[in-house]
Amino acid sequence: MHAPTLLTHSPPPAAVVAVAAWHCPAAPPATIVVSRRARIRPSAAASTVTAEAAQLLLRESGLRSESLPRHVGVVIDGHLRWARARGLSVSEGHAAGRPVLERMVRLSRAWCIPALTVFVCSHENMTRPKAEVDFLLQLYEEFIRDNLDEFCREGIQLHLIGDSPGRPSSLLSAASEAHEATRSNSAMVLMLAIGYSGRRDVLRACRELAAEALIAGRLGTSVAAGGGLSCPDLVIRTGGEQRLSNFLLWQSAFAELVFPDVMWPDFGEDDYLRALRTYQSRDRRFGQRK
Ligand SMILES: CC(C)=CCC/C(C)=C/CC/C(C)=C/COP(=O)(O)OP(=O)(O)O
Repeated sequence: MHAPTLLTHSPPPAAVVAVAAWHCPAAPPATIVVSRRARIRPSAAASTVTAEAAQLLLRESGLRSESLPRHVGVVIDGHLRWARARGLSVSEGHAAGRPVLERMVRLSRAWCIPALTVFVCSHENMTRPKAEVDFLLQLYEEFIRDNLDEFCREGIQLHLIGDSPGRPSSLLSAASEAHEATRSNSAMVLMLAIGYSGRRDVLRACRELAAEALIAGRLGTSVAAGGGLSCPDLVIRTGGEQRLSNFLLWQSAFAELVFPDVMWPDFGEDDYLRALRTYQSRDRRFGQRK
């Protein structure tokens, strides 16, 4: 995997737009398109996404910074159907999903969305054929290791949630090392739910605490992020199904749900933007009268 680098926006020269992008040192890309209208060129200097840069990108994307979701959850569904439709293997389907997630992380960071929780694999998914499970877990172990430098540079704090037995120790160590290395980062939280079950999360929290009022503070997303992570405002599920499938049950109680009709490997910037615009068009009432 290529090492990450940061790119600087130009023009306008006054606005420093820094976005993360993969960069092969041997053959640096001439231009990276993060925003269709923003021309991004590589810079040797490492920098982070500035508030000014984010404002510019958001304006160009027609998003309002003051009402962006503070936490996005995403169920990355549809790899298998995507692969079948192309005569590809299951592994090829999963592999095609990884760069899509990397792009979503970068876009979220560039747009200053403070938290992204990704349902990579459920507790139930762990009973799928061993070769498939092994491949997927290895893929996301590499995702963590390969992206660690970028997470550090971009101020992204990484967490792993889930408690399925059978997750390999190499994945757990990669996640724990990445967590240690990024724990003081504060620009964005990236939470990977691997071997995660919403019900097991609630049960564990209940076991740990008898008092219901304290449950929210004991759930995986909250515990892993030191209690500071809000519930997701927006949950996106690709792949055509319209359900949560045991993802963040408690935390999604008032989340806006969006179901783009695409398989995860086809999920692009436009789909993410559409989901965010849909979110911004929703009337959130939290059970209150208008
Ligand atoms: C080999 C392996 C571990 C595969 C993981 C599959 C995968 C990439 C899932 C990502 C999205 C996800 C957790 C969907 C859960 O729905 P669901 O489709 O499991 O639930 P449903 O049956 O309710 O739709």
